Amino acid sequence: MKLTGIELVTVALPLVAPFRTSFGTETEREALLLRVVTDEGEGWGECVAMAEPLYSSEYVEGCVDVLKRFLVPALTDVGDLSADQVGRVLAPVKGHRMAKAALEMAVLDAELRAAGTSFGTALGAARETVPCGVSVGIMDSIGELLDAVDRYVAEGYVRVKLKIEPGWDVAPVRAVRERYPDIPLQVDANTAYRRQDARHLARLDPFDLLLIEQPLDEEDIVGHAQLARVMSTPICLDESIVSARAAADAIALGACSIVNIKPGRVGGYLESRRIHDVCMAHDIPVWCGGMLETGLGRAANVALAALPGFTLPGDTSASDRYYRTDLTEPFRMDDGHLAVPTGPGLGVTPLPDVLAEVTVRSEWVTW
Ligand SMILES: CSCC[C@@H](NC(=O)CCC(=O)O)C(=O)O
Ligand SMILES: [Mg+2]
Repeated sequence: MKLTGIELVTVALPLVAPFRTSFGTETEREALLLRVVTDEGEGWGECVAMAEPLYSSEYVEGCVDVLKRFLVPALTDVGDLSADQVGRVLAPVKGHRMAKAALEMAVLDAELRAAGTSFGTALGAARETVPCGVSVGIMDSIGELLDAVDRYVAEGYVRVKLKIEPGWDVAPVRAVRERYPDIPLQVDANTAYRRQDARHLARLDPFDLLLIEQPLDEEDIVGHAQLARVMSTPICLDESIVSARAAADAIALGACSIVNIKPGRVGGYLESRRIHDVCMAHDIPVWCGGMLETGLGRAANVALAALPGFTLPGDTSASDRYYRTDLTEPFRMDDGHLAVPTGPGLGVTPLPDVLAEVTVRSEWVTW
């Protein structure tokens, strides 16, 4: 394929409700979309970086800059491009995995649309639907939390994930577990704790959690291995797992027994599949994380979540978990599951009217 043009489109979608984590509160999702034009057709990519560098070091405007100045020029030097070359061509640029992932996703989408192949088929999906977990933010009161969990359970979500932070952990988890003694339940700290909190975190063990996600700093692999020896709740890593090599190392060091795979965090869907393969080889279950994606990223995540090693429900929620109006045809849950798109490429495209409404700025990258 030959790249003939790339459009960087920054969009802003209001959230249906504020989403609070240990690192801040989101009320709208600013996201960067990539539309690549090739001699064989178009493709879409979604960059999952937040507006501010609080989940990781990347942020929307930084991604725009690194794409314009370094990543797109590197790619346009390649005459006949295929998606499986993108990672290697972009490797000389250090880091910037979310920006790279978006570019690879757009090239992969264009390639697969031209071939009439779906993301699910290309990645190796083994299922036609995937179970839906839901991520529940930190709330102002336990009553408010229970009302939210009641709504999500009534909607059919099969797994509940609670955001926690120091001062909001044992009590909310106890309240939800008492209300729902049997529901699959897990927590996510987004690195909010320190090694000296180990004994406090072990107070979560009686609640039969599926896992505790990223309790410590993303660079504290040894700390997670030490915590795993103190807690009976399985440790799951998110922010720490930036590549298949990082996954293999964390597993070898005993730092995690479950992995949250997020394609943007690891540099793309092809690296995600490599992490899936590494984890399967070590009998480590994986699940698909979320970054409040629009329907574009959600489509690709649902396809990824259908691979055989994704044995735990992911943060693959319905569109209306976050958006009153999604950028694409909305993903609607059916009996707690989402259908894996079957159309060519992502199987979805932005709805022109919605795209026009939510576009904050767009620019063509020329070369
Ligand atoms: C704004 S929080 C984004 C990162 C967070 N993501 C979620 O909690 C799930 C978000 C979603 O449902 O897309 C995580 O650390 O796992
Ligand atoms: Mg997480």
